[in-house]
Amino acid sequence: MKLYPQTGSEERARQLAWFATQSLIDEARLSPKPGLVDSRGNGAHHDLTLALMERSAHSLTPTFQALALQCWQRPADIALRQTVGRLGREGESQMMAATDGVNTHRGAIWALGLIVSAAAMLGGSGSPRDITETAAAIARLPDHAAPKVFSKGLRATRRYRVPGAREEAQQGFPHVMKLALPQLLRSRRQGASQSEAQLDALMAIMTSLSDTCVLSRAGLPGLEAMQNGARAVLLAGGCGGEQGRAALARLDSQMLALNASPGGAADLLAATLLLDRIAQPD
Ligand SMILES: CC(C)(COP(=O)(O)OP(=O)(O)OC[C@H]1O[C@@H](n2cnc3c(N)ncnc32)[C@H](O)[C@@H]1O)[C@@H](O)C(=O)NCCC(=O)NCCS
Ligand SMILES: Nc1ncnc2c1ncn2[C@@H]1O[C@H](COP(=O)(O)OP(=O)(O)OP(=O)(O)O)[C@@H](O)[C@H]1O
Repeated sequence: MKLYPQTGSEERARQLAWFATQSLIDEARLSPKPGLVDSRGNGAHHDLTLALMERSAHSLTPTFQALALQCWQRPADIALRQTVGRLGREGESQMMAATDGVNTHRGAIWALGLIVSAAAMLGGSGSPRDITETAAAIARLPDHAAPKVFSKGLRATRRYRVPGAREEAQQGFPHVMKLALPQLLRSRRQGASQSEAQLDALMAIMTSLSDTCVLSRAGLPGLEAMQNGARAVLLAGGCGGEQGRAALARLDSQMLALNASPGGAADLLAATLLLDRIAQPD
């Protein structure tokens, strides 16, 4: 069944897509992030640059818009799950074409794609809780058309018996809802600047995520260094203070020495920024 959104929904779909792209760009530019691409440089990555991340983010706007239009006021059912899966995979192809085959945003297409879809299902807005619960309902449905492909993430979740990107979404994005968003709001209330509050939110995610990017590149020692280092930054008062910034610099050096990059945490920060943006009044 094809649904034709009424006027107004098309405008909101365009806006949601723009919000998603902008959240990816904000995440990529935010600095200094440990191990990740930021406006200082490439972090632990040899094949990624900030310009590439930005090109990739822009290439995804049509995907986010198509997701919003197709999901507009529809319930979570198998038909919708298949549409979302197809559009997500088309988005991955567009990203690969824009980056000459470099994986810049695979995990982000998944997380932000589900959130844009869920916001559209709810008529274009909603509380972070309603949106993430709706996103989880789509993520839990089977996508029979999904090809069985090898992925580093899947291998890491099996080898270390930890949840990965799929499970994070199926559980309603607990690292966003229980850690990152509360930290973002708390740091803002305590007078941190916008980027300090966003860095604190990233740290909050990194204290507990089983990030399969880190596990694939640096194993359990890498994951432990990430979680302990992020905890140390927050315990030192967060990125708004001198001690917190010194702890952040130590964590950055450690991640670089281990060749570790918390790509999954970065995706979830972008998801946090998107939910924060959707929740703002127009
Ligand atoms: C579920 C996905 C992410 C694949 O996951 P998998 O772990 O098998 O693959 P892969 O290693 O390629 O990517 C995982 C990416 O997720 C991020 N990530 C890593 N760990 C985590 C974590 N614990 N939590 C959240 N994200 C994480 C990282 O960026 C990583 O690169 C996704 O690509 C997928 O299945 N897409 C199919 C299309 C679809 O259904 N789309 C619908 C929404 S648009
Ligand atoms: N600012 C960022 N810097 C680096 N990675 C990011 C950033 N933001 C998000 N990511 C995520 O991190 C992932 C990249 O991780 P990684 O490089 O480990 O993946 P890979 O290309 O599959 O593996 P490898 O580079 O080890 O061959 C991207 O899919 C993206 O979702």
